[in-house]
Amino acid sequence: MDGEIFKIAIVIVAAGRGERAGAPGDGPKQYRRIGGLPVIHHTLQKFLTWPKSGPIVVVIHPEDEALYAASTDGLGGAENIIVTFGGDTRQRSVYEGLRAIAATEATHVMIHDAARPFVDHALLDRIAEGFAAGNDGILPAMAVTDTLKRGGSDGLVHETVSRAGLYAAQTPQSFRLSEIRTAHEKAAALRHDDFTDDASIAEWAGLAVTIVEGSVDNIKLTLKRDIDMADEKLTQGNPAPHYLPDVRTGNGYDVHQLVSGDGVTLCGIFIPHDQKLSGHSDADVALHALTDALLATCGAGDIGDHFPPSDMQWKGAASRIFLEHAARIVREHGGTIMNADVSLIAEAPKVGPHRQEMREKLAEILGISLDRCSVKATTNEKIGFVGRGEGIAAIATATVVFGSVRA
Ligand SMILES: Nc1ccn([C@@H]2O[C@H](COP(=O)(O)OP(=O)(O)OP(=O)(O)O)[C@@H](O)[C@H]2O)c(=O)n1
Ligand SMILES: C[C@](O)(CO)[C@H](O)COP(=O)(O)O
Repeated sequence: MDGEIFKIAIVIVAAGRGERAGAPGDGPKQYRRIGGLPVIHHTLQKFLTWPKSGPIVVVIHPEDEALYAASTDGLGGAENIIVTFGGDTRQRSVYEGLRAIAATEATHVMIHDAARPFVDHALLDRIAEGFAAGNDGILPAMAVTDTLKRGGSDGLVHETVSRAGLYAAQTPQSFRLSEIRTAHEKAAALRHDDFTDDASIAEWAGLAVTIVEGSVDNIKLTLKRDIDMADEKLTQGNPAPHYLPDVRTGNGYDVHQLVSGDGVTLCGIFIPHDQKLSGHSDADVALHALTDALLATCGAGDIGDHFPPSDMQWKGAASRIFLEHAARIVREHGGTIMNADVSLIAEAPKVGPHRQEMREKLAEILGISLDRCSVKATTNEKIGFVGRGEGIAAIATATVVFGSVRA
């Protein structure tokens, strides 16, 4: 590279959905907390503190803006990061990241997975040395150490594959910017969109890619157990935690009047009855109370603030819309819904036969497991307006974990 002054841009792709790690229920893995901080916070910190980092672009999903903002809270230098939106594959997200750095003076680029928070400066230095030595394409990788087998759909081992010359690819995969951008543009133009990493696009485009030794710690958090292990690794040997779990509880209450009709909707389940609940929407008191409980966990107001009764578009609306909205707000604030509990207070109809179906409906709407959803019912012992059959009331409690807070 003969004295060339090079400037290394960083593209961090963080627009994936993390399905293999349990999303949507647990949220995208790059925003899950390890050692008390979001995965992406750790990843960004590594690059923000690396002296040779040039402009940094983070590629996020359009739905994750609030999650991203919360994750960079307190991260020095984060205000200089360029944020752009990704696509529905990693390849498209990288392409968007490369477009976003086009306007900078970068000569080279490191493309890194947000989901690899254990990247270290020694590895970044090895890559920078590779650039200085004149290599335009560099892949950090680890030689495969396990014996490899090819299995068949019959569940049997068919053969042992030689591991000689085989490597497990890591990131940041690093290139001369103009070359990898041209390769990505060519692949996009030809709709060749099934590359799982950038080195394979470079190979396909005929670029030379040199292997440098990766780092054994630089694993990609792919499955839920990877995230649990990463958290363990960061908190181990630290029995007096620096962080306390940020567990928040919200409650909600609602009541609707019973008038003559043909049935009531409770927890999203229609129960035939000689009365109906009167209200602007479908008057599902249970989902309304639970919506308020969820909103309360992140100080996001109440159902009336988000869905004013004066707004005609909510007339007759299915109340699951309100609950889905509240769950989305909670997740945008970085919350994970741990538990939803509803108590219905009604003289009639009988709720017991429908409780299981109601729990299943809550689990489905909230995207959490059934054992985290509870529905209970009681009469009001014929006392008061509920006891006289004039209305149905619901009380709900939601528990949400927002990671942890500094002790
Ligand atoms: N459309 C996509 C897909 C992935 N990524 C990012 O690419 C990295 C590696 O991808 P992977 O581990 O496959 O992440 P996900 O696609 O989120 O995971 P899954 O396939 O389990 O849904 C992650 O940092 C991820 O956020 C991205 O920016 N845009
Ligand atoms: C880019 C990568 O992390 C290198 O190992 C990997 O190719 C991502 O691919 P995945 O199949 O989505 O895990």
